[in-house]
Amino acid sequence: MALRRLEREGSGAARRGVDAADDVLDAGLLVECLRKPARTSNQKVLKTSGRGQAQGGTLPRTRALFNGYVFHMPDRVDETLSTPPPSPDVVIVMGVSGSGKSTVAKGISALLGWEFAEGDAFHSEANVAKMRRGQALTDEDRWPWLESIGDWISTKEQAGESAVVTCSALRRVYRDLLRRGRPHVRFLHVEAPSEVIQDRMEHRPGHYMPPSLLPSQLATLEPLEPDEPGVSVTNEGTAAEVLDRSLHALGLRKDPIA
Ligand SMILES: Nc1ncnc2c1ncn2[C@@H]1O[C@H](COP(=O)(O)OP(=O)(O)O)[C@@H](O)[C@H]1O
Ligand SMILES: O=C(O)[C@H](O)[C@@H](O)[C@H](O)[C@H](O)COP(=O)(O)O
Repeated sequence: MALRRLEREGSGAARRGVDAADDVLDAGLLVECLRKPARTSNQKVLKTSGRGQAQGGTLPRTRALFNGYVFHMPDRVDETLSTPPPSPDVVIVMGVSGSGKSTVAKGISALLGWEFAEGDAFHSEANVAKMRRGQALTDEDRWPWLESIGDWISTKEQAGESAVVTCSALRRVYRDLLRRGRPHVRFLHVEAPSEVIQDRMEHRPGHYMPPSLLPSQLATLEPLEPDEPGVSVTNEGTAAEVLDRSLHALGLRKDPIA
């Protein structure tokens, strides 16, 4: 649906028929945001590259335009945030493969200037080869991967830098490992109906993860429990809408939804 909307708007991404997270994000944000004039300018932001590593740069209008846009959408957020965000703030964007983690995380990084890491990049070659073959990972496959992501988070916490990282973090024990000794970590669970995820995985170009692994991902998923720090959002609507919803759920965007 996002692409149909982009086609109407004549987006370059849609014209090329590209459905990569970057393109949906960039085009979706800009198309949506261009409908409302910017209120501010010259805000320093970071631009994410293809594999998601943050690169310094000034994109004065992206953040300003986003900030200036008022969305009209139902509020589907589980509002559990009662205290100000921690500082530094480390958000792990979790959820099954194809749920939209990377798209949301890159948006958070671009808008807030936080460093972004793609959890997939921490997998061993053996893990990637296994998933590519259509075999689900086991706990044993995942422990070293989770430790690597945890190490990356520790460097951010120790430097006092806020950051956002994707990691499916499907089970409670995985999340407990990620949080242990890392007091600034909290989770953003991105959820979507399985048929929506299936469709997006089938049309996502250039990714090793086969849609056939979605059922095992869903079977392994243990949603956030009440005593875990985090919020859940629904990945419905455009990438820009989901990003806006996520920022609100995390308490990172204070201005009201009109
Ligand atoms: N809100 C959205 N609308 C349309 N397509 C989306 C949306 N969010 C993500 N996508 C697309 O769905 C696919 C999966 O999203 P991605 O962010 O890669 O998920 P994950 O990181 O959880 O595997 C990608 O092709 C992405 O461009
Ligand atoms: O624990 C796992 O089984 C994997 O980490 C898996 O959850 C992850 O989702 C894949 O690496 C695919 O990557 P995407 O989540 O980016 O599709």
